[in-house]
Amino acid sequence: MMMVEKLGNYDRFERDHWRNLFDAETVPLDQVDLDAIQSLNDRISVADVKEIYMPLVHYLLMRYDEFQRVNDDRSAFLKTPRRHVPFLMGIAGSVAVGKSTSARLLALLLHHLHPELNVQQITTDGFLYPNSVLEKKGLLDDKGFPDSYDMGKLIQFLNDVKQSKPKVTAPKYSHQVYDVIPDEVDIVDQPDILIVEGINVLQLPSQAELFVSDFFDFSLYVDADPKLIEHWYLERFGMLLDSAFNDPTNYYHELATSSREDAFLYARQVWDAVNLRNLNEYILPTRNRANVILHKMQHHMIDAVYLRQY
Ligand SMILES: Nc1ncnc2c1ncn2[C@@H]1O[C@H](COP(=O)(O)OP(=O)(O)OP(=O)(O)O)[C@@H](O)[C@H]1O
Ligand SMILES: CC(C)(CO)[C@@H](O)C(=O)NCCC(=O)O
Repeated sequence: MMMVEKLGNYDRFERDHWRNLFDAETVPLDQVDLDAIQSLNDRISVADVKEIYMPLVHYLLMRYDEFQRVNDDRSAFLKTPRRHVPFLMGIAGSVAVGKSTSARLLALLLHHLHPELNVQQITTDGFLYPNSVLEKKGLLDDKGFPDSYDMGKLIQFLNDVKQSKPKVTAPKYSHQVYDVIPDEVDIVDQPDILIVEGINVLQLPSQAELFVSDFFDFSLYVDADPKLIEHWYLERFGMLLDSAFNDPTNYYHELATSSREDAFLYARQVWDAVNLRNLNEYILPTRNRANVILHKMQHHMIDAVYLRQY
């Protein structure tokens, strides 16, 4: 047991240390459950689930219990009936670093451990302005940058969820269409825990009175070397390209039918000009606001977990 390295206000725990913080023998999941989680994405290793995510979920549940106690104390002090207040967890990090995969895995594990809890998940992608609006604002090449999101709408959504309003709707984004889908919504209905995943969940827009991050009770940043993230971005681009080949309505259809070399040249340019720039200018600067940082290496293997000291 040792603290290997300190980075600013974080303690860094090597994987071997972190995995021993929670006794895997007491994990109420059998191999079948783990296989079900694994089949979500054939590259998520069972070892990662046991050694990284199980201790993480238990740490998260400790924070959740603490949150319930604070709310109990508050209503006892005010002599008012106890309200149902959803616990919000934010997951931040670069485009293509694996935020939605982590969110899905955490939601599943929480469901397995506590089936009585209503755990839901959402991405902030749907709060991007539609392409038509981005075009008018001259922001088509800045998709994902702070100004490309309707932050007012996102804050209203988070506020409604936090107030435990029933059936709160969120707009939906499609990577295939490369735009917000006008007639489809996601519904968040009085969750006990809501996992909100997006590149902007820890950002502080300059003129806002309320920040998106004000709504989060717990936050996670998924971190990796930008060169690795670029590789994952290009891998995912390859998959999008394959699925676009026979679908003329797909944004990538034209690219899919041109030469693969040209398509990847284009994707590399988009990575450099848009997503890497966004990472360096707007996403990475929010990393040190997260409660926990997961650090990934090749093949999405997590080698270290950072915990904010205060
Ligand atoms: N733990 C993991 N093991 C293996 N592959 C993973 C893992 N996490 C993510 N990936 C892969 O990396 C790519 C990016 O992951 P994902 O779509 O979850 O990223 P994201 O951060 O949510 O991206 P975006 O912000 O663009 O929506 C996907 O191709 C996904 O399959
Ligand atoms: C939708 C976002 C902004 C975030 O998930 C991202 O996946 C994206 O589309 N970025 C714009 C540049 C690109 O096409 O990758």
